[in-house]
Amino acid sequence: MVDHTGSGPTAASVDRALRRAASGRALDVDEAAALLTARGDALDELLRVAGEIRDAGLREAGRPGVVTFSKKVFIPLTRLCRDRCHYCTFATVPHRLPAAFLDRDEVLAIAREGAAQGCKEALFTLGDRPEERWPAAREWLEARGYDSTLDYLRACAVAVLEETGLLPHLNPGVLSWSELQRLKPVAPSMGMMLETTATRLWSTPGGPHFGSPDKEPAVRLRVLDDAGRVGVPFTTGILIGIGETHAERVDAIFAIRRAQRGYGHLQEVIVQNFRAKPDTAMRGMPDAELHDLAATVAVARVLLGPRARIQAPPNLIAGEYDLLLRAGIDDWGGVSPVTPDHVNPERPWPRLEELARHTAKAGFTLRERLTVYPEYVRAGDPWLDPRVLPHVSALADPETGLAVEAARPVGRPWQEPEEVFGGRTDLHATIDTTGRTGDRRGDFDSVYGDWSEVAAQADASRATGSGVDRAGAAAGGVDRAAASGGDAGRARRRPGRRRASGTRTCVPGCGWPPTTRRRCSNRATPTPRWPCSPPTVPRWIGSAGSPTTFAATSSATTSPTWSTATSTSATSATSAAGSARSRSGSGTPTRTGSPWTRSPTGPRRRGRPARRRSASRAASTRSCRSPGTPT
Ligand SMILES: O=c1nc2n(C[C@H](O)[C@H](O)[C@H](O)CO)c3cc(O)ccc3cc-2c(=O)[nH]1
Ligand SMILES: C[C@H]1O[C@@H](n2cnc3c(N)ncnc32)[C@H](O)[C@@H]1O
Ligand code: MET
Ligand code: SF4
Repeated sequence: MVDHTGSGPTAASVDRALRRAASGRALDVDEAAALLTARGDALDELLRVAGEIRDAGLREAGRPGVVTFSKKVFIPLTRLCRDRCHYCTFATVPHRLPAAFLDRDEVLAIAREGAAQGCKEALFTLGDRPEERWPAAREWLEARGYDSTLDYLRACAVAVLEETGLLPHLNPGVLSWSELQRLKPVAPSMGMMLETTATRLWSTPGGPHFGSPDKEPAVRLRVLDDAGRVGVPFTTGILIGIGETHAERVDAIFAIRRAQRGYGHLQEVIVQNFRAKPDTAMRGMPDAELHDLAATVAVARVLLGPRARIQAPPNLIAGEYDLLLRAGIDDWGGVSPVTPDHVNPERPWPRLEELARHTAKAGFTLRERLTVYPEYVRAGDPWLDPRVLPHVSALADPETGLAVEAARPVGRPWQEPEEVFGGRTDLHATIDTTGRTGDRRGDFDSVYGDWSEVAAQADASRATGSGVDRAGAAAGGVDRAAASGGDAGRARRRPGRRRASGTRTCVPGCGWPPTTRRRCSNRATPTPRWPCSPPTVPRWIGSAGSPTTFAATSSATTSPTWSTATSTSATSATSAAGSARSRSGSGTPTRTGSPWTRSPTGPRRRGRPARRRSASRAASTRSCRSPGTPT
């Protein structure tokens, strides 16, 4: 185990972990935590290894040596929040604000100014569900006919698309499955920082997340999974230096890797360093140290592999561009020539010329990307809803998926789906005739995620005999079982899982999978509109979401050539996960459930009425779901 006595890992254990990382071996929690302490020559070596993995990934992605950023405006839709994160100065109280929310015209004015200056992203960052704490927020929304902050956010995103053509990136905190569904058509990407998986930092009085219901790690981990199931290109990340141990930090990276392997939707991982602010409870805590940040970026790179896109915000790094580039980032995130970083307003963005210069000095080319990463742009369906696709296509280079830098966004119509009572009327043809020409969909092997990951999880939970233990599995301790993919909760939502557990049925009793393509027949179901099919588990096929396992070539023991094409030797797999996989033979569970050709999201739901109901956080547990969904 990681030493918590204060003495820390020994130099020998750091060297050993470094050698394993350099030769492409799997790292466990202890080894990764040891690497976080690397300094001096050991840190240099860690950065070298991480840098090589990043470089291999960029080569494979077809953009060798390219580091990206997104030209954006920051729209702080509301600074009221029901949470109380003790490092945050973004959240404030109503009497310090001119109004509870920016109104639509203010939002559009910011977006228009951005469009005029060549920005292509509108980053909506806001407090979580302020109406649940602040009467001022409730009244503001009520007076304008909105049910919730998220309803208003959706309306503003539509306005930005229609009036300016900027692409919304939504960062409103915790979202339920149905809220993700409802927001997907209005934004090509969304995000939520995982922050940490250390539950004690949330449950202990005085902890940075004490009093913040939306910062419970189990809740945030569920959001990561739900975003995957809905097929949202999603940004997440960790906030370092808020009191977590090294082992806890590594645990969070493993949790991110688990979600990514399952769904392939994590388009980028931000490693953000805590900055102490006056007037916060954490003002006395030291800022996260930059070598600690660099070591964390490098460890994230080693664990997440070459296909991960890793970002460090360039305004929080005190000019250490070279250090962070050496550590293995490939993205600088959103940078704005127009608006401040409202989360860290005392830290101005570097000018773009300066960012390009520093990036070039380190040997890289700076290129603009869109808020949604190139791999998802190029894939289109099922990641991008057809209603937002024209806005994305107008700004994207179809070859690279990156931004066309010279393109200037212009507003274009955004179409609400028509109310079609009675649901789809073409099912007799599209499903009963056409859809049943094969026993399963053509991309079955990849589209629902990484089956070997499912097998590992099924094995792990069979071995422990565990039921759905959301808190245990999701928040995870720092034990190897958690790090190796023991997220039983998610496994139970996967189609293959039904075979493993055998006994579970659809929550409202509609008998999934036999009714896979029909509506839930159970009238008592609160949300009977959804087909009783397993929730979408779209997956980046063969690229962003493929298993991030890779191997060193035998000819290069000290300087391996990283290959993203293999899935055998597993630097990014823990040894426990590896053994779980091998226990399951082929690694792919047998699956014989009904074939389904449709999913409830995006393109496949065209024509279906959008759900108007404002969903509560628990909504995802109420819909008609696949068996064993944790409630
Ligand atoms: O300017 C910022 N952008 C933040 N971004 C946006 C980010 O820098 C990029 O704009 C997005 O990754 C899209 O390109 C976030 C996005 C998320 O989804 C989750 C958290 C953050 C946090 C910040 C932040 O603190 N400051
Ligand atoms: C938008 C994101 O900004 C980060 N965030 C919030 N406050 C701070 C701070 N003091 N220092 C660094 N990052 C912070 C959190 O990770 C949040 O999710
Ligand atoms: N409140 C949200 C969260 O913490 C959005 C960013 S913080 C300003 O996730
Ligand atoms: S970090 Fe986000 S959730 Fe926490 S208080 Fe600030 S705005 Fe609210």
